Amino acid sequence: MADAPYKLILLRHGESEWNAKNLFTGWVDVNLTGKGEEEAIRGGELLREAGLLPNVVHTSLLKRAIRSANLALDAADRAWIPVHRAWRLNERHYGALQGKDKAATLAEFGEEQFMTWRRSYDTPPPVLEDGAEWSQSDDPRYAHLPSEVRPRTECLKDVVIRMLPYWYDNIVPDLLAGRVVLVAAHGNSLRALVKHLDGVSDADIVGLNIPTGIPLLYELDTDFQPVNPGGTYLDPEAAKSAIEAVKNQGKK
Ligand SMILES: O=C(O)[C@@H](CO)OP(=O)(O)O
Repeated sequence: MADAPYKLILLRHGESEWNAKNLFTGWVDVNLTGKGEEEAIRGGELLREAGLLPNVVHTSLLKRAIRSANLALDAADRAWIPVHRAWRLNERHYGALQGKDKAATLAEFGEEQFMTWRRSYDTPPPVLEDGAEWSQSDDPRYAHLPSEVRPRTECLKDVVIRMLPYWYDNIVPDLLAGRVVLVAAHGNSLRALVKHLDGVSDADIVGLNIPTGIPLLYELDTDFQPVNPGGTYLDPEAAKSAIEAVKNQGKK
């Protein structure tokens, strides 16, 4: 196997209250469910069992990722490591779909439009106007962001564009310093990172889904190319069925 000096672990937060209710979430700051807390703890136990002990953690500004990181690190006895939080790791802003029921949206707009909004690479949902219900326009955690940088909707391409500066400026330096890095984030911000790491095409990323709470290990060579393309889920069996469940959301 090629030399792989860098270890990067991706962890999507555990099930959130709005995952359980089947609502589009995006930047709405919903909490974990009890099941989600258990998933995060299990994620930490998987890290410990695999001897993968992070030296630093990067999360978003959303509590479902922050709390998942804390629970997982507690379970791995690594609650003490440095943490960095960044809006650039936030979930994709879901625009005017935030707060809407996925099944009702599918029924109202049909499969093609629904999947275009959910998974197309470059078509964002309609804009969520400032001040609307579920808008983050008055949220103090984004007060430092100039208006033109603050998303009101995003497609995955927009997420790649806003996430990559954080990858190069903040995560890569930690890897270069020899740290095992945990990134605790979201379904779509992690899809953006996986797209970059694996060089997934715009067409193929449509079919890629990331399950909640199961650590995904990337071993990277000196050019930051994965020697295990696609990464390695620490619980591959659980990942398989959980990926199907994410894929089929809305269809019930
Ligand atoms: O609602 C959301 O923000 C995301 C993640 O839960 O959903 P989806 O998988 O439909 O992009």
